[in-house]
Amino acid sequence: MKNIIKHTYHVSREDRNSQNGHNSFVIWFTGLSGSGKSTIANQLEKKLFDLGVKTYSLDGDNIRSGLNKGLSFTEEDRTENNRRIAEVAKLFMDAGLVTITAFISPLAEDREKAKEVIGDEDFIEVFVNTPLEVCEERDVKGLYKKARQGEIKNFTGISSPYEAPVNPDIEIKTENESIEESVERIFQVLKGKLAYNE
Ligand SMILES: Nc1ncnc2c1ncn2[C@@H]1O[C@H](COP(=O)(O)OS(=O)(=O)O)[C@@H](OP(=O)(O)O)[C@H]1O
Ligand SMILES: Nc1ncnc2c1ncn2[C@@H]1O[C@H](COP(=O)(O)OP(=O)(O)O)[C@@H](O)[C@H]1O
Repeated sequence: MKNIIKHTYHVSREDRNSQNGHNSFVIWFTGLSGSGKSTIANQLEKKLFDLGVKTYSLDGDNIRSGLNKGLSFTEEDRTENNRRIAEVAKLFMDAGLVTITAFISPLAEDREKAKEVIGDEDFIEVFVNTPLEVCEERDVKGLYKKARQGEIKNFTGISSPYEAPVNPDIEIKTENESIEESVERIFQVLKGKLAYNE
């Protein structure tokens, strides 16, 4: 970019990973509203934290009510929402943290771009593949009912698309496995990536 010159810092991501004793990367959850993203992401973070891993979670609470306040649920705004999340996740990863994001991120192209920003090697895509009927039956926040009644427009799965990942790193079927089982399965994939070798 014109007239923007990068500063070279003395402390690198490598240095931080070495000091923390583990690698940093991004775990990107995707799935319908009510699929279980936040529930599983939360439990996963707790497990990692208890093991002494430096973590940080990005979710609707700290992003859509802060940094991305004002963005709606049109495709354009979702794209911008996901773009900023990817950039912020990259910063946290550079800060040495295992970064967990839990957003619907419904568009394949937006997830692809997030992967490009973060880097192929450091992007673990977790597809929480809970069928729409189950999410709607759960209706944790009462939003599906409102969407069906036309009170919420552009609602994912009802009046706005969800493009399922074709080749996710991990796929979770919450009707068939418990939260603990899902967390354990994700952890087994992460374990190898966490180990920092001098
Ligand atoms: N129109 C519409 N469509 C989908 N979801 C809606 C909508 N309006 C509000 N909500 C609530 O916002 C949460 C999804 O926000 P995200 O930032 O994850 O969405 S996106 O990635 O930009 O598509 C989502 O939270 P989760 O249920 O945790 O997924 C909903 O509670
Ligand atoms: N196996 C499971 N894994 C994750 N969530 C589950 C499971 N079984 C039932 N649930 C419930 O489904 C709901 C998922 O809600 P939430 O985690 O907020 O989803 P999202 O973040 O995708 O919108 C929670 O009420 C959770 O207790």
